[in-house]
Amino acid sequence: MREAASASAPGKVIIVGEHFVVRGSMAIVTAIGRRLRVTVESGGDGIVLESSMLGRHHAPLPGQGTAASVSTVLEPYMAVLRSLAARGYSVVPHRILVESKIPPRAGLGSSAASMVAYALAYSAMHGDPLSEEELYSVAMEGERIAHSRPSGVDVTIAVKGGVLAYKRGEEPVRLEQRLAGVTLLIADTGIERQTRDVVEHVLSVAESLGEASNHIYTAADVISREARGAIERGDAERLGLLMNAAQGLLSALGASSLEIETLVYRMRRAGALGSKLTGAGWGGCVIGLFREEEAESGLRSVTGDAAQAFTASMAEEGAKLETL
Ligand SMILES: Nc1ncnc2c1ncn2[C@@H]1O[C@H](COP(=O)(O)OP(=O)(O)OP(=O)(O)O)[C@@H](O)[C@H]1O
Ligand SMILES: C[C@@](O)(CCO)CC(=O)[O-]
Ligand SMILES: [Mg+2]
Repeated sequence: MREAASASAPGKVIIVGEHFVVRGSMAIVTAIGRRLRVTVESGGDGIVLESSMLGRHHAPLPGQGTAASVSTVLEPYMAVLRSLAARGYSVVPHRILVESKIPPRAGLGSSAASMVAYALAYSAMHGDPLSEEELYSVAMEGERIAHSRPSGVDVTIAVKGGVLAYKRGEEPVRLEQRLAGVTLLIADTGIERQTRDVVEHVLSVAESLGEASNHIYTAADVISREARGAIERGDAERLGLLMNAAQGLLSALGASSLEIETLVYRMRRAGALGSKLTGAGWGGCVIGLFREEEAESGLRSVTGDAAQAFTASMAEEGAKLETL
């Protein structure tokens, strides 16, 4: 076993399909050029997590202390560790060092990226890095703690990277990204929320709507299928129109908020081809698809309302081992 190992995974933006993907509709998702890196070092007392964004957390090794002594931040990591132990990886005292460029609780997949990077680094420290399929299964154990009924889209994109058409329970399809002369703008409302809370709310609204929600989910699936075609044809105008329609459906199911709608309309007024929330909603991030020549005005349009705003590259590579 090595003293330490390091791995990273990308954040993500769901272009269309969030929430609907939980109940089997298609989602279109891209990895973005913001990464989270985990370095695992053997030794020490129990498990110590040190995160530049979430602080320092300690827990005894699984089975050595009381369950009550595990913080909510460490819980997903313990679930991943139990899954690794079940696959024959020995559980040893270790430190988990997390450096991240992905704002947490913001819809950019920080939970999935951290679970994937941790599982890959820990397995590599034992000299036997997980395969893509194993990495997905192990990281999902942590995602099940962070989300409620996770569809798997966040973990899949963190593992595989690129731009994917994703449907629960099916092999994801890697898309050729032919959009040219456009930029993805991301604006963070600065309002943190737990994905699991929003997922449960949206599912309850859908249930309350009854038959109407069936049509909403069907429309969402059609939008995702058409968005896939638009990306593969490089039709940015069509993609923007579909993003706007998707935002309306998400709002109908209770995923939006005043802060989100403010950023959505600021972007549209600044020339966005399309704008919508990304991830769970209720806060978190809003994305806008801009022609490159209008991206600057887009950035300016949200400065007063966003906690932070930045452009992001698409089709970033997936999880990978890093040199120490
Ligand atoms: N920067 C980080 N450092 C350490 N652990 C992290 C970090 N970001 C996420 N995690 C792990 O993932 C868990 C869930 O993170 P977070 O609350 O951001 O997920 P989320 O609600 O699914 O939001 P998101 O849409 O960003 O995935 C955290 O409790 C922690 O265990
Ligand atoms: C809201 C959701 O669709 C995406 C969260 O990034 C939840 C999930 O698919 O697990
Ligand atoms: Mg998450």
